[in-house]
Amino acid sequence: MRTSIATVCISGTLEQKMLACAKAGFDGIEIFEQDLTVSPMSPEEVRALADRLGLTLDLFQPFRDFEGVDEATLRANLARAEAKFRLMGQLGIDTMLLCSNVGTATIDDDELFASQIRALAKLAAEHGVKIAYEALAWGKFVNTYQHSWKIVELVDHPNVGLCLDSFHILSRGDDPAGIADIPAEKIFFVQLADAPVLSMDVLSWSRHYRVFPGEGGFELDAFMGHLVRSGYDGIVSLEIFNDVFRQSNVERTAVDGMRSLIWLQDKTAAHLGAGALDYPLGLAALPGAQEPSGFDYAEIRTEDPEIVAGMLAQLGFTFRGQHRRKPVTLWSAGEARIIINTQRSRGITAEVSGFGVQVPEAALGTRRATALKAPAVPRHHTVGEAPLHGFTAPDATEVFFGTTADEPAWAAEFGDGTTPADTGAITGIDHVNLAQPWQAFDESVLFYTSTLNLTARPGTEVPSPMGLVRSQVLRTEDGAVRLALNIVPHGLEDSRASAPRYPEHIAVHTDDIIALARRAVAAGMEFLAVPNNYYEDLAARFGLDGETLAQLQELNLLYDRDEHGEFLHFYTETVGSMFLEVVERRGGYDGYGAPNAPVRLAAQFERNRLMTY
Ligand SMILES: O=C(O)c1ccc(O)c(O)c1
Ligand SMILES: [Mg+2]
Repeated sequence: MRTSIATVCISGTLEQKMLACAKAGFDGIEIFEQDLTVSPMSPEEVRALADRLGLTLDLFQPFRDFEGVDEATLRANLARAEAKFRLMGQLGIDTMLLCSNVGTATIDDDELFASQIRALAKLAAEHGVKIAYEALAWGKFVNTYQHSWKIVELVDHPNVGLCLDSFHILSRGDDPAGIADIPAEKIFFVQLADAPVLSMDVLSWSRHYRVFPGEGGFELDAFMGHLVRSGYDGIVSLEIFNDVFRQSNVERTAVDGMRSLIWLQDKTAAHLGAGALDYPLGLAALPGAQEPSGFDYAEIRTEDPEIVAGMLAQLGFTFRGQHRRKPVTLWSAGEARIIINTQRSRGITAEVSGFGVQVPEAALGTRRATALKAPAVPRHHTVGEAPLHGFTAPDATEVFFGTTADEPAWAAEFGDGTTPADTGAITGIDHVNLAQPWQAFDESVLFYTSTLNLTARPGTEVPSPMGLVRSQVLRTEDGAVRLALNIVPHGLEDSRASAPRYPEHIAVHTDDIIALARRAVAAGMEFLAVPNNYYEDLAARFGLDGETLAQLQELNLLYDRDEHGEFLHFYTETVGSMFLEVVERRGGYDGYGAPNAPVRLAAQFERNRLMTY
């Protein structure tokens, strides 16, 4: 599949954008006119640079407010178009995007729209230009792809076809199934955008909140499926208007975009099933997706291993010993394995530095991640040691694939290699919670879902003293692997040594949190203190009996309940930027105690003074 991206998606000058798109691996770009207008490069220089970079210039856009106008306006519009056709000749671009009229149209008449666009087509043909007509979702008279297709049929000119933009179609809730029936040769261009599901006016939604495929709530694999079935074999481009992307690192955003198209091709192939790769579009499939069966381990990096070790011991973890060769130790409890790593830890009090997931074939997991442009983590292993397969996520977390097993092979490299009797309290790792800088949140959602084959659940927002914390869970269907991403509010994202990193945590589950909490307290552990007001509210909301309530309060336990079951949990104190959570899920409770998150964030804020304005 030939890939392209509109220059409007990313930050920087036109030259920086072109360099970044080429480096990320796009075949071509759409020139957004504004980017050219403000550029010191002449059209010929842009063309030469594109040639040098191996980029095709696929589309010139947008040309606005053309059809449905009176005679005098039409003449002016044709003159305006001709100037752009000449410019396109200098650039060497053969396709222009025509947006349906949103402003100047005064006459609602399909025949008139068609005859005026036919006049444009004749002029375009003289300049060797093709027109791709796009229905903007807020077009004055033409605002659905079905309507724009009707106009294109009426125009009936070889130089006029459609531009299909997933945002305009899906934002309105239109059924994209009809795309499969449009003759492929009349689809001149395809633009893709995803978006979070929001209820707001469609123009503001489009101009500010578009995201790359896989980062929002649209079913783009189904959309692509219809396109594939039409027989389309042209360019598939990204057109994302997003306030954050336009102020983020240009190269990184370009890679994020490229990853989204790699991922979407694979998703579409899976959606279509057998024969998907034989269609003319030429979808590229990735090395096989594997459902992780559980966490292999979680890793804490620290220059002060004693503090972390103390916490683990208080929670009932067993010390399994030091690695034969590396300054790392292994602690385990049930299926939960935590590695304390002191390598490269200078200046790091404690942080969640990585985790592993188990898949049937670890090497295949890495191959897929590499194809998704995840940078590999170099890890030496010597004879007799298990090979390690890993990559670094955009947030610098190191992620490794292990092979599905009760006890991973690498665990034998610690201590005397034996598996001690289990204390029985903790059963496994429940979830890992990672903080994401505000400008990298969408990128991380796509990165982790695509590389680990997780599903993104709808996001939530949690109020905290530092701001509204956006949160999203990525997980396997069965919940064996759950990753929670929390956005780091503005002002906290920088990692200056003097500023604490925003806290991240590892949550483990148990079948008896009351007993575990009592033992931990007896062992000297202090939990994050929960205010009295919380328990008053709990009593009011759930009608808990006095004894249960007193027990929760005594142990600083948090509580939630829904139609499926109950959830009890507590948090340790924060060390550096890391803390631990213990959870007990009763019945079919499948959430994370979201109503309690503001209590936790406020308590940590009180305790740690994360930020002072
Ligand atoms: O928001 C706009 O005006 C606009 C312009 C060009 C496009 O291709 C589009 O989808 C939207
Ligand atoms: Mg568009």
